[in-house]
Amino acid sequence: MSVSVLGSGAFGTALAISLAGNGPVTLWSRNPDQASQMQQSRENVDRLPGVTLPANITVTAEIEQAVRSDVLLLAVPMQKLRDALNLHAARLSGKVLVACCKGIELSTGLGPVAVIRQTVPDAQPALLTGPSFADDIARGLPTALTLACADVELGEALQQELTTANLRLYRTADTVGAELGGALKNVMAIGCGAAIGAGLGDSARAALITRGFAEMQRFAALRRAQPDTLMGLSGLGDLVLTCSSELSRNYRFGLCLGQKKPFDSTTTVEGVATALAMSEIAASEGLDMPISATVAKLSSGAYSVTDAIQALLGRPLKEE
Ligand SMILES: NC(=O)C1=CN([C@@H]2O[C@H](COP(=O)(O)OP(=O)(O)OC[C@H]3O[C@@H](n4cnc5c(N)ncnc54)[C@H](O)[C@@H]3O)[C@@H](O)[C@H]2O)C=CC1
Ligand SMILES: O=C(CO)COP(=O)(O)O
Repeated sequence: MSVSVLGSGAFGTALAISLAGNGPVTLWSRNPDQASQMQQSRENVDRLPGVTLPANITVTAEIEQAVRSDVLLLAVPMQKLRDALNLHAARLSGKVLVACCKGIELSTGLGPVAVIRQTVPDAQPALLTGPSFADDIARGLPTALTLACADVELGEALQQELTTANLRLYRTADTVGAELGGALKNVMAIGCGAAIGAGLGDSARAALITRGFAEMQRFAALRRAQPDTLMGLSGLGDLVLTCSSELSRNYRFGLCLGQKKPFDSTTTVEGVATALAMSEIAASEGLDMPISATVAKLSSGAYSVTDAIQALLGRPLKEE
């Protein structure tokens, strides 16, 4: 199977670099200037400075060239996925589309696989998710990810095709559980960053990770995900990574909130929209999601860190 990556940000570039170890890869950028600059300099100076693109990556802004591949990896932010798919829907018809984004669409409450199904109904959707920083993948460090595909046969083929020397792929048919794990952990990472930034300590962070995970499981049950999926790489694995590393943009965004420092608004922070989406859905379904609701208010500026602490600690006591 030939492979293209659509989206030449940090993650798309890192995946292309790793996959280039298996064979030629096409990396598509929506920006012609960026594409020709990357094609010539063999570097993504904005997102992965200092990492050289292997010779068998072709960077292009021509969508026709990119969609010639059998498998297309979609490495764009969650809130941009629908626009990107709608724009190229006719060309993507019948293709294997592997979403690599983590989030819940704010306007619909849907995850990436459902957005693919709506926008390109005859595509074959799958999802690649799990604990992985673009920088680690691009530098060839070992990483384990989850490949989720409802079609078991296609999932097995994709697992073989997208496993590389440094990317070990595990497989699941539970796309709902896999996409919720990746989406919701970002919300908890913002909360953990804010707690550490505000000087609340590691014990507070451990409480947020644990009670945050309980919220993730509750939300996943509402969406009929398999409970085991949340225990795997795409859930617990990514939660632990993102809540504990300053390489995470969601965590760093939280740190800045906690420290009352400004944050670069051009940085992709998926947890902000997802916190809002998640807490709106939870409120309408009567689901108790206090950390997500608090992170949504903190991220939008409606809460200070002091408000957030009061909101969480002031709730009635309950059974664990
Ligand atoms: N950076 C990382 O370490 C990881 C990122 N991810 C996920 O990958 C997704 C993308 O993140 P990054 O690559 O890190 O973000 P990024 O901000 O580095 O890159 C996003 C890319 O998407 C492109 N883009 C935005 N809107 C577009 C549109 N409408 N059509 C086509 N392209 C569009 C941008 O031009 C940019 O090249 C996110 O959902 C993120 O959660 C997942 C695992 C690791
Ligand atoms: O998803 C990631 C790690 O698995 C990347 O996290 P950030 O988007 O917070 O940088």
